[in-house]
Amino acid sequence: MLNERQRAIVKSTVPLLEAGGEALTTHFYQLMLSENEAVQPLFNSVHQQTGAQPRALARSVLMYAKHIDDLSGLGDLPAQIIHKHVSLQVQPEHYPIVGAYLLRAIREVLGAEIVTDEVIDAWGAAYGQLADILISAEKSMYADNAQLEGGWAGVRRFVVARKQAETSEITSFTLHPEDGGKVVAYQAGQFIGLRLLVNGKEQRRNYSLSQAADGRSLRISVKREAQGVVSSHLHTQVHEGDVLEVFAPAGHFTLDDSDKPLVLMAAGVGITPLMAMLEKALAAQRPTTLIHCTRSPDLQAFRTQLIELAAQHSHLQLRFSYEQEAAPENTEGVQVATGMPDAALLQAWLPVQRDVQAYFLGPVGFMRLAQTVLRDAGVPKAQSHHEFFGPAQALAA
Ligand SMILES: NC(=O)C1=CN([C@@H]2O[C@H](COP(=O)(O)OP(=O)(O)OC[C@H]3O[C@@H](n4cnc5c(N)ncnc54)[C@H](O)[C@@H]3O)[C@@H](O)[C@H]2O)C=CC1
Repeated sequence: MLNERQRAIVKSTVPLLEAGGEALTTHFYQLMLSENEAVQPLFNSVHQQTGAQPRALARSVLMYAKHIDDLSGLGDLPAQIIHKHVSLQVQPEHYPIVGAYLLRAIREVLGAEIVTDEVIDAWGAAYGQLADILISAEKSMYADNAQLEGGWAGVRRFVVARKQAETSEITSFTLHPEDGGKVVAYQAGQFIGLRLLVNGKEQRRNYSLSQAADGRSLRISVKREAQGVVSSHLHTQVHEGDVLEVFAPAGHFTLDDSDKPLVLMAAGVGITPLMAMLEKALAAQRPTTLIHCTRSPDLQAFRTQLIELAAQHSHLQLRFSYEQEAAPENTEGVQVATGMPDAALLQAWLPVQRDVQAYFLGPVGFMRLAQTVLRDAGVPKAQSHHEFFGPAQALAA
């Protein structure tokens, strides 16, 4: 446990973290990923290059220091981290490695004058406390995943039963367990982890499940990213009949079980987990408005399927926006707009009723817009949900 003096020291480093946290975490990742092979597969190199991962960690470290007296102030952050860790199969032995590099980076970046032995000792204790919390929560999630019907621990082998191009950029992979057993009834909105060998190097990634649980299969829908090592590998090297190694579903961006009207707002490939939520909601006869903003109709994944679903379910309202192209003829029952979505458009597309549960996902600019629109429309904060595919970012300015 941290003592009072150690907590005070950690808090006293808040201004330093505010000013130099990103330099610190950038150095931390550079050191750790160049020297330690054991943790390399857990991190996506693109997120290092873009700085997204160091930024996310800097934000987390700063939040932790600020709330060291009362960790409830961290809100959702620990849950986000724990679910991400579980989907990538982070283990207790990874924590001392990360801890040692973090302390080394603190010393090297902030300098020996500021970072006395007492400061290192306080941060060491703070890190130890956090590690204990995460390790114990992750341990119980691993145990739960193993106990659930159709659940599993560690890696389970799945055969690619179907590989289907949704658009020129997004391909779906439907996976069946090689052992022929059941597949856990995961929650709509959750993701799985994949462990792959790409050019002889292990990589781990999570991908949202793009269909509701059916007890037999999993489906992911992957956008091929220009720099994406794993997404390119999946698109070009993985074929029907191949086997993928899968970690059990995790994630807490999940559909609530209320009967409140639902608003699903997606941009681009952000539609993937919302497809699972949509299927679940339709099965429960829940009134649903689904907004999908893409660059053009031919780059819109699940367009045909969505239109078919709307034809079958009168309580589903569809609104599509296309950034680049004039909208195609209004399909029956679907409202369509052209251009970059703005607040006025999204506002007009929300249902009149504001006591809704809203889930939004897309590129960060879209998420900022969606969050603002929902807030200004009076949707309670606790009923407005989002997540990030990669490292979390701040949405509020
Ligand atoms: N929650 C997350 O973490 C997500 C992250 N992404 C990231 O975004 C990247 C691009 O994803 P794509 O599917 O290719 O999306 P995209 O670049 O094709 O954009 C899709 C649509 O989002 C809307 N949009 C984009 N920026 C906007 C802004 N500033 N304001 C309002 N609307 C905006 C536009 O309608 C656009 O057509 C992905 O490669 C991924 O890295 C995408 C989806 C979810």
